[in-house]
Amino acid sequence: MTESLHTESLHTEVLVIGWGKAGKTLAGALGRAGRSVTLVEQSADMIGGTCINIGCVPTKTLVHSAEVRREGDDPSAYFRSAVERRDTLIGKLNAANKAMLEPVKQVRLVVGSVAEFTGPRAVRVTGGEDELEITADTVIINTGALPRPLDVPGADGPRVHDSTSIQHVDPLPARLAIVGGGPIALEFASMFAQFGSEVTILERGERILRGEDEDVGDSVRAALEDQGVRITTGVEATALEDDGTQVTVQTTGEPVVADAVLVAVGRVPATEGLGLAAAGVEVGDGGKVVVDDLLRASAADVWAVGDVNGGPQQTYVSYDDHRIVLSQLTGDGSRSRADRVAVPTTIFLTPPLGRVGLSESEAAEAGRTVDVYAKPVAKIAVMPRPKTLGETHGLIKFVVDAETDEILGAALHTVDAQELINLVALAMRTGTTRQQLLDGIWTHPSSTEALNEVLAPPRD
Ligand SMILES: Cc1cc2nc3c(=O)[nH]c(=O)nc-3n(C[C@H](O)[C@H](O)[C@H](O)COP(=O)(O)OP(=O)(O)OC[C@H]3O[C@@H](n4cnc5c(N)ncnc54)[C@H](O)[C@@H]3O)c2cc1C
Ligand SMILES: NC(=O)c1ccc[n+]([C@@H]2O[C@H](COP(=O)([O-])OP(=O)(O)OC[C@H]3O[C@@H](n4cnc5c(N)ncnc54)[C@H](O)[C@@H]3O)[C@@H](O)[C@H]2O)c1
Repeated sequence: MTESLHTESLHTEVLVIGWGKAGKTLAGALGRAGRSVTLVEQSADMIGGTCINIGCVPTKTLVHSAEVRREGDDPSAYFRSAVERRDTLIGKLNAANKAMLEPVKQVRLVVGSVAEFTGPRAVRVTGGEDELEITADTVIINTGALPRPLDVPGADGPRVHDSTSIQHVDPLPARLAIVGGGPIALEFASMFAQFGSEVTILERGERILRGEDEDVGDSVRAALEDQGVRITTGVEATALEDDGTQVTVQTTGEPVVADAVLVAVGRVPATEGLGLAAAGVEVGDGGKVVVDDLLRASAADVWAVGDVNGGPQQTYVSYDDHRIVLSQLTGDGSRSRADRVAVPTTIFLTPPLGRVGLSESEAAEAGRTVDVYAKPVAKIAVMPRPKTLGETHGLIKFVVDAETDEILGAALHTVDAQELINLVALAMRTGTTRQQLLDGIWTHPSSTEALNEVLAPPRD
């Protein structure tokens, strides 16, 4: 049921703050198990959380639209129709998320409010004039993360966006400057370049994708540059000056003039204003709720799940967080984040970059003796799939334990990487060797076939 805030106080067995991936999954599971659950979400627009409303799903919908744009399509009109398509899908997913929990009678939904702790396991929820005091036996904090603001003059200007507002920028900016060079910056850069914007990335580090091997970063850089993206590294934005028609990004290097600016310099755990001190919950670096490997906060019977506990900031990590807490609340408590092995990631560029395990440089730093197997996608003869799609940028790279022949890590910058990386992660978890992947029988034409060639020992 959806609760309006007329009630003045209530007690619930489980209070979930934030409708994120872990929180909603826990609310449903615990409600179905017979616990009384109250789920508080501050905004009706965010029912279902970041991923479906403003994060993964809307951005990947836009990425797809950008990828299939035809040469002759008018960029502005096409972008508007892509945004409409995005909004239609997201509206449906938002409604579906609400509908998913509404039939669970044990779950009380409180929407349109902001929750703040008033004491241990006690919160005050305010929505307009109304107030609701909630006490709980168990509290699960799942408030997510928010864009890190850029601390320079002019950052609140009318042409300056974060990853949420840029999805509705109107009109399509002819020139887009992006401050940052992480996953969000690169995904929007690739997307907007394909929508027809002239994109400039301004990254303060010496390289984009700072954690990756140089050859992997270079592969991504080359693909972006072929899309027309200008990448400037080693520069910091110092001011954003709006003259009423355009914005100039002053930097420690050359200034960049643009019609819109996207700030993508990280996301910080959403704990400000939660009053966690009143709850005895310790907050650590960058505002994250400090948790142990069972995701327990410093106060008794309080857990923190998802981005708010410091991440990694991935929807599926938040989903796995829910399993860890559920196993303590309804099971044998045996799950722990310390047991996670080979958790893959994908940055949805064109083509995407899938990553798992150690990079070559991390393996070297760890003193591992490794063999490296790598090949540019365009040169992998047994894998025609990229050619059939007309997208042959990229590099496939594996780091292999020289003694055991086990896969220690992989970087797949290629079409279908978002799928193939999961197979590699499973191989790592199960101890499948390089030789076994090399000898595998894979469908044709598929991206998996690359394993038949890239993992072969070099010919003399
Ligand atoms: C642009 C973008 C693209 C992304 N792409 C991907 C991707 O492709 N793949 C991927 O795995 N991850 C991606 N991510 C990251 C992913 O979205 C997050 O890691 C994930 O959604 C985090 O979920 P969560 O469970 O921490 O909570 P969230 O889904 O963030 O939910 C938190 C909820 O709490 C609510 N809330 C906050 N404070 C309060 C309060 N005081 N009272 C009540 N409610 C409150 C918020 O409104 C929100 O609905 C992306 C993120 C962004 C921004
Ligand atoms: N596909 C995915 O899985 C996906 C997609 C998007 C976001 N995410 C998640 O969201 C999180 C946040 O992403 P993000 O890209 O915003 O953050 P990030 O922290 O990963 O990258 C931020 C980048 O901005 C640079 N930077 C910081 N301050 C700067 C400044 N003043 N000037 C210029 N550059 C500056 C940093 O050097 C860094 O390269 C990621 O960690 C990721 O987990 C995941």
